[in-house]
Amino acid sequence: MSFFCPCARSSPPCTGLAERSSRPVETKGEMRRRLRRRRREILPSYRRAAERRVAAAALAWVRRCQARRVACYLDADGEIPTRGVLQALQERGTELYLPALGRGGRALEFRRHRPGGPLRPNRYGLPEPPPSAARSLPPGALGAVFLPLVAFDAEGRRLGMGGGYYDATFAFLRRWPWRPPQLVGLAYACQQVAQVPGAQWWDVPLQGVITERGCAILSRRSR
Ligand SMILES: Nc1nc2c(c(=O)[nH]1)N(C=O)[C@@H](CNc1ccc(C(=O)N[C@@H](CCC(=O)O)C(=O)O)cc1)CN2
Ligand SMILES: Nc1ncnc2c1ncn2[C@@H]1O[C@H](COP(=O)(O)OP(=O)(O)OP(=O)(O)O)[C@@H](O)[C@H]1O
Repeated sequence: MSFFCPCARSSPPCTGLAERSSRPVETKGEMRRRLRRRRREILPSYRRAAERRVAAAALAWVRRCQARRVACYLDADGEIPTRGVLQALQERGTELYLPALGRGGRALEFRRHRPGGPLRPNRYGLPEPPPSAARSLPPGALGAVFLPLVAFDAEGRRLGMGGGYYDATFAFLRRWPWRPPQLVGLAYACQQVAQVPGAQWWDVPLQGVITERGCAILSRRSR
């Protein structure tokens, strides 16, 4: 796979490497817009190669932490494709769960997913298993969760789409960081930034981020 810039038209050109802090200070909103655009501009051939690499690394992660119940997400908006991850885990016999917006509040529900199982669009138009069709599991019963993200940094900080869903769902890990599940972001290498701006008390750090280049961050807990 080429290690040249995966972004077709990004300006300034994307090096695919973590940015240095020389970039002017951005707000969360500005960084979100810029990196969502960059994500969408990645070429299809690069996406396919990245999908295969990320699937292999995600499978290796799940084997290492021996998680039997794993949550992932269905990619949208230029996110790194997750079909390969879901297929690899399915073949291993892992119980798979997908996030769904709960009825009240921000906490996500994790509903059992099987290939070809029913999906309905949520309020953002993202497909999720309907409540009637799938068993859901409390977040603490999962062994590992693969999360979508817009940007990440080497400290394991994550910038998401801005709903605060994952931070609210895994708020208990701020108090008990050694408890399951392990939180692992999936992203393109070019989504790494020098620093995610605007750290907040509710942020829950990631143990790792898997990119097409390997593990970009790895906390002591997950080694
Ligand atoms: N694929 C995927 N699934 C996911 C997430 C995600 O980031 N990616 N989420 C991660 O938490 C949750 C959904 N969170 C989301 C938060 C904001 C928007 C969004 O598109 N907001 C619009 C404007 C809002 C609106 O239409 O009302 C936008 O930013 O333009 C989408 C999903 C659960 N499922
Ligand atoms: N544990 C929490 N308790 C209360 N509010 C929270 C909590 N976590 C997040 N929020 C709220 O969610 C909002 C969005 O948070 P943030 O900008 O960090 O989202 P995000 O992590 O980018 O989004 P997502 O996880 O959905 O991808 C914040 O303004 C905050 O009010």
